[in-house]
Amino acid sequence: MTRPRPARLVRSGRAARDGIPEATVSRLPFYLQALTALAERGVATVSSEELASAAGVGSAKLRKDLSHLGSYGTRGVGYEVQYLIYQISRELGLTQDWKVVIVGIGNLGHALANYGGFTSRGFTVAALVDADPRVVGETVAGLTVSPLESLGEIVRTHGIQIGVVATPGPAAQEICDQLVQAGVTGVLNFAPCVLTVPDGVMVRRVDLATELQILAFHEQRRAVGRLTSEMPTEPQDLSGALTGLTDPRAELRPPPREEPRTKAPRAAALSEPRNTPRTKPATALTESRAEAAG
Ligand SMILES: NC(=O)c1ccc[n+]([C@@H]2O[C@H](COP(=O)([O-])OP(=O)(O)OC[C@H]3O[C@@H](n4cnc5c(N)ncnc54)[C@H](O)[C@@H]3O)[C@@H](O)[C@H]2O)c1
Repeated sequence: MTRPRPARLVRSGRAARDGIPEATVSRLPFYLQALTALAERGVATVSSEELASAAGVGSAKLRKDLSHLGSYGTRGVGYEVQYLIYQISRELGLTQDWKVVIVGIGNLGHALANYGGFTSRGFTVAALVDADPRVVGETVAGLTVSPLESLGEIVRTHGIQIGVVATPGPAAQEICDQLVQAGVTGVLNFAPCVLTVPDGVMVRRVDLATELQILAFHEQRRAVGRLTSEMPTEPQDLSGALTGLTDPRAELRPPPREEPRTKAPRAAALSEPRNTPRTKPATALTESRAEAAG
């Protein structure tokens, strides 16, 4: 029997209606996580400074974010932990249970299906789907993996709102289309590709490699900062201090252009340093920019 569909995932929450900035929405889960940890320790009230520090943001930003929820705390007391948990949960739509289907039950799909943290945060993994007949029928986290052909029916039968794409990249768009056609309004994409969806459907992409690249960027800037702050203040010839092996950026400079060569002897070509560095990061960066633009 087909169950009535619950509320749509996107553009129906109070956040969208009340015009809460996306950046604020993206920080709410961190506040919620910090508040939940405080509640588990029996903490009843928390100051904006404490909460901001636990969530890893500045206290002014936290106060501004929470003001969008109509939550201002009490002077000298702070915020009531349980009430703020309720307010943020309501804002994020977590006071209702969201049903999730994971498509692609390989390494990642197994890990996601077995992760207990979804349920405790209001997300129920209702179904697992894979195209490989060797995987179909397997029991993972108490669920039997269903064949791809039944994806639409599964979404409709369980009233699933969120689809998690954990297939290889080339299959991801087709899976996404099927999910949307069946009525899914939120897609969490782990595949290394950009997905196109119609209006009213939201895609979030998770890419650990991109996160690592951003960390690398900041790490590199810190290293350059350390280097420059360690420089002597006396005027002297600094040429070369930021170049060569001492400069972390040196690793990332394009290799010197090679003069056009006439046929090089094979032995000499083999002894040259390999000209490999830039290709991969450049591709990944382009990809993440395309995502940001989209
Ligand atoms: N975003 C991240 O940080 C991150 C991290 C790890 C992996 N990944 C990506 O997640 C995806 C899965 O990685 P993995 O290591 O689990 O791969 P995997 O090969 O172990 O699993 C992929 C699964 O998808 C299934 N599949 C293939 N085509 C399908 C289709 N059309 N419909 C349904 N199922 C299909 C396969 O049968 C297999 O079970 C890859 O795209 C990978 O690049 C992303």
